[in-house]
Amino acid sequence: MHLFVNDLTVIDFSYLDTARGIVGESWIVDVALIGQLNEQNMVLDFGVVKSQIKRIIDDEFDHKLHIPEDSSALIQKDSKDGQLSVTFKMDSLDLIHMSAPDSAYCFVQSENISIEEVLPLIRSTVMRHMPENVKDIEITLRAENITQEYYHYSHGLKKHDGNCQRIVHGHRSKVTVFKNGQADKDWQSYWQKRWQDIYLGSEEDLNQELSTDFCLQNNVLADNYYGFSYTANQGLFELVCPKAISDLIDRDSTVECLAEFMLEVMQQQEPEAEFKVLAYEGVSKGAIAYS
Ligand SMILES: Nc1nc2c(c(=O)[nH]1)N=C([C@H](O)[C@H](O)COP(=O)(O)OP(=O)(O)OP(=O)(O)O)CN2
Repeated sequence: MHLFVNDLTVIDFSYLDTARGIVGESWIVDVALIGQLNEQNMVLDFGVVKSQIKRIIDDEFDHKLHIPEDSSALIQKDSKDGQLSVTFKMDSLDLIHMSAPDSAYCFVQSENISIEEVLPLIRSTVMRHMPENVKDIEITLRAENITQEYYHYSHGLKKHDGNCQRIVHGHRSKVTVFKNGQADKDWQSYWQKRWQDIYLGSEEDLNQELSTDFCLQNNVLADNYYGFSYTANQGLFELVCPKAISDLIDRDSTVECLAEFMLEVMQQQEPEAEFKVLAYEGVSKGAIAYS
């Protein structure tokens, strides 16, 4: 017997890629359980599937930075007292450095991060928690089918009391702009290009000492890097990343703030026009700002 639950959850996360740098991604998760009926005449109560399996996936994979552990680009990994730091070298030779509590990472034994590489790890992690009558589990990961402009961004929300405080987690997000009541492809393309594989850092979190020290130690040009740091209730989060893959904004990066930021940028360029922007944060949720 197969039991299925589609759209069980969305994994919103980021991963390191030698060509793209820090990639924000959102994968929709469908599951199917294969097994015999239990004493309730169920393979597994839908309630348990939706809470327990979702929780396992959320705990182990969601809102984390996924790192391809077998990649030669991972040039440093050190752990001390629950704080882990990594340095990753991009094809461009630019470096990405993060230091954060252990829980902010997911290490995958592969040379790169893709659905094909992460899927077996999710499957085996969930399977370990299944009751005996569940003999197998099929998991499908899929990106949302988007037929318009979208971007991949990564960020951290230091004021969030949950996992969104992690300094590098991200989303693959649609963007819709209306100018004077009409969908405006030009502005949508502008945002798609500007925020393709971008780290959105807040000016308030800039830490120049962090980037200067890191750049000195690694013999790279400090002018080319931003350092961001903050302490939230899970601990200390630090990121040094190339300016070339970052966009600095003058506010937090909640989706409400991003929608307002986009509106202000467009309004400055075209003060006479009326704008409405629908900024998504991952799949099926977001914020709308309008003039
Ligand atoms: N009003 C807002 N709420 C939240 C924002 C935001 O910008 N505005 N942002 C976040 C986080 O960035 C987070 O990444 C969003 O995560 P989400 O997937 O919604 O959170 P959960 O994992 O808790 O939800 P699931 O249904 O389990 O996926 C949070 N809130």
